[in-house]
Amino acid sequence: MTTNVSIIGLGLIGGSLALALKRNPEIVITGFDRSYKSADEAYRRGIIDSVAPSVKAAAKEADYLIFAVPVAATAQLLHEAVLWDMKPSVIVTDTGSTKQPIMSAAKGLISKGITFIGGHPMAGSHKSGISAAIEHLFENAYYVLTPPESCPPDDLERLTSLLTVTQGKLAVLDASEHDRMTAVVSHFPHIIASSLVNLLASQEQRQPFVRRLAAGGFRDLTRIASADPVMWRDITVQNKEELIGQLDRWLSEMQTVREMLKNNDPGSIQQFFDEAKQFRDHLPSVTQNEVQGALYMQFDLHIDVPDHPGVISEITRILAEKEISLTNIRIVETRTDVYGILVISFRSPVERNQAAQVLEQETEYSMQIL
Ligand SMILES: NC(=O)C1=CN([C@@H]2O[C@H](COP(=O)(O)OP(=O)(O)OC[C@H]3O[C@@H](n4cnc5c(N)ncnc54)[C@H](O)[C@@H]3O)[C@@H](O)[C@H]2O)C=CC1
Ligand SMILES: O=C(O)C(=O)Cc1ccc(O)cc1
Repeated sequence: MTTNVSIIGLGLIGGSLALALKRNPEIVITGFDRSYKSADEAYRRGIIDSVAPSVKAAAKEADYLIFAVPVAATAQLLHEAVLWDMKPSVIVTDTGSTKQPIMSAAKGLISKGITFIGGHPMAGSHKSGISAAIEHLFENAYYVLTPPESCPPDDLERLTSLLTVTQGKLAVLDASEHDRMTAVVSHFPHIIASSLVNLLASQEQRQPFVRRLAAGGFRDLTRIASADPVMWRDITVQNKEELIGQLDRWLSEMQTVREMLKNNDPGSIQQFFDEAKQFRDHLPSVTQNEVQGALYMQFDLHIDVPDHPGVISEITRILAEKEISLTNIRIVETRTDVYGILVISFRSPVERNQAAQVLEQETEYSMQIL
């Protein structure tokens, strides 16, 4: 027996979901993207089984219809879907980073008797597009579902069971609770990351050298500012009330920091850093076999390398030959003429472990997974 899954939007998330769902041999995936190039690449790479000629055609045959497009487009398509011809038993879901506006946009569809269950796989990257899609993206990450009150329990069970192959940790949440929490851990940090980068850009006009000093901590803190601006524009617009609340709390926190600096009391400055460190150090950690509650996931491999320029190209060449993609590469410590520590980040523990294995076979360097 085959199950038809149609995915609208074949980018990072739609493509990764298709790859994960194909672990189930009974699933046949139809894809549609408004960019023919993306749909064609998804088909040629075997990520989807066929390309639908239109969004309506994709919806018509679907047992499960998944929207993996930016959240404003999802809301628009959900409004239009009221007029589409679909199987009465279809389950419609999405992958959007906001949930309340999406649940509101689905009201028309729900009142027509079609099941809609909001979804948000809380794993991703600052990269976008089908070329960044990977099968393991959702493993061990929370995958939030926001069913409406009227949702038949059997349908929630059916969707949960479909998504089990992603190996995500499925969790049911209320849509407004979801939006409040993601504002804190994801959407607001994105605004801060982008403002830090904009601050650097304006400083650069006065001190052109400053960009060269933007290493380590600045890069770690601002990686997400490289994500797609259209996707983040839509998320910000849809979650603006929560974001304004967060911004008010942040401004008041910054005011406290300002007072602290003016008072010039080393004790309270240390306490400020100490409280943050204690809390940060006790956040659920990412370990080799288990990821608990990690929203921004990165899996690092630390390699002791001699401090000469050819090393990075040697390592990236070996990984490229094995088609293992990395998300970040940096030297965290260099002591001239001794060893530096090269930190390479991967999107999943599986890729990180594969990388460690090939590099152990093909180089003499010692490495650790921390
Ligand atoms: N990027 C991330 O890390 C995560 C993103 N999400 C959510 O998943 C959704 C998709 O995000 P990504 O895959 O990262 O974006 P993406 O930019 O990689 O892919 C989106 C795809 O949708 C297509 N598209 C846009 N409008 C369309 C329309 N009206 N009809 C058909 N196709 C259309 C684009 O051509 C593109 O191929 C967004 O709602 C985002 O909020 C959720 C979790 C993580
Ligand atoms: O780690 C990153 O780059 C992310 O920011 C991932 C991400 C982006 C959007 C989401 O809704 C959930 C996760």
